[in-house]
Amino acid sequence: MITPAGDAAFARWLAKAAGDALLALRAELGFDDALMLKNAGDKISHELLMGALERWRPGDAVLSEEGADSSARLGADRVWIIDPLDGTREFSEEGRTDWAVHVALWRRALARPGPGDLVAGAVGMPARGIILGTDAPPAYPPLRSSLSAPVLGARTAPAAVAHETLRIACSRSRPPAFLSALAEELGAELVPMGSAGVKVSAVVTGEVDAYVHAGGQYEWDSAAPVAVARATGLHTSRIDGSVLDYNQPDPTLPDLLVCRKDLAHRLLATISSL
Ligand SMILES: Nc1ncnc2c1ncn2[C@@H]1O[C@H](COP(=O)(O)O)[C@@H](OP(=O)(O)O)[C@H]1O
Ligand SMILES: [Mg+2]
Repeated sequence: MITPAGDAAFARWLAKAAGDALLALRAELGFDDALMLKNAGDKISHELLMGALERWRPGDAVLSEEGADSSARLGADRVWIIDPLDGTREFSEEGRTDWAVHVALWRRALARPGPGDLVAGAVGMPARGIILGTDAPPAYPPLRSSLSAPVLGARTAPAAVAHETLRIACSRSRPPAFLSALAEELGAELVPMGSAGVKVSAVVTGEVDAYVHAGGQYEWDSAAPVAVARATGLHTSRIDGSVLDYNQPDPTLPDLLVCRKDLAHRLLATISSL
């Protein structure tokens, strides 16, 4: 077996391999027993990714949703942050394609002591046949200028565009309590969908303008999607505007905002005003 040499291409390769295994599992088990399918999906994807990382990146640490956490990662220079199956619930529902495989790499800053950061990532959406990765960053989503904050002193009205209403992706099952108020304040439409990776990908492709989450999540839920969003040039932050930090002692990372850069100020200001 030949694997790509570079980390970003390797992340894509891992997401593809795990995604293929998950599709085969869905075909084999069917959807009659959702709990069994979810558990089996988490397990086979985690084991496949762990096996490949142990074999091809033996010196690296791993933080996985499905594995025991180890403090060794806090002293490591390279940590893979993986969510073997994000949107587990949707994976177990027949016909749904909003679930994903997340593979990200965090690396310590070369100049010690310095913070580390995400340096590679891939978000596979196997049921859609799509993998977004930092090895080939997607193009920046199309600007919808009438949605941007007005430019002071602008002489001309923004050009007319197809979609006038701001579209915000949110969790299907656990949307943050303040989202309805946010949508009302902005005159925005909420677009529920499964998986953090799928929601960030929807911002990347321009299907929605933003993804807002709060109330709970972990580093593995957002690491790979955020790596891809950053490589594309999008805004990524906590909902108070602060930086999303990864490979922290406590892997809880309960909220995030991913959106086009021209919308970030308006969204952050509105969230903080609620
Ligand atoms: N309030 C919360 N607390 C903990 N995790 C949450 C959460 N809301 C969403 N998540 C996690 O974020 C991921 C995306 O959620 P959603 O599809 O609802 O937007 C899911 O990951 P998993 O499917 O890997 O468990 C889900 O468990
Ligand atoms: Mg997840």
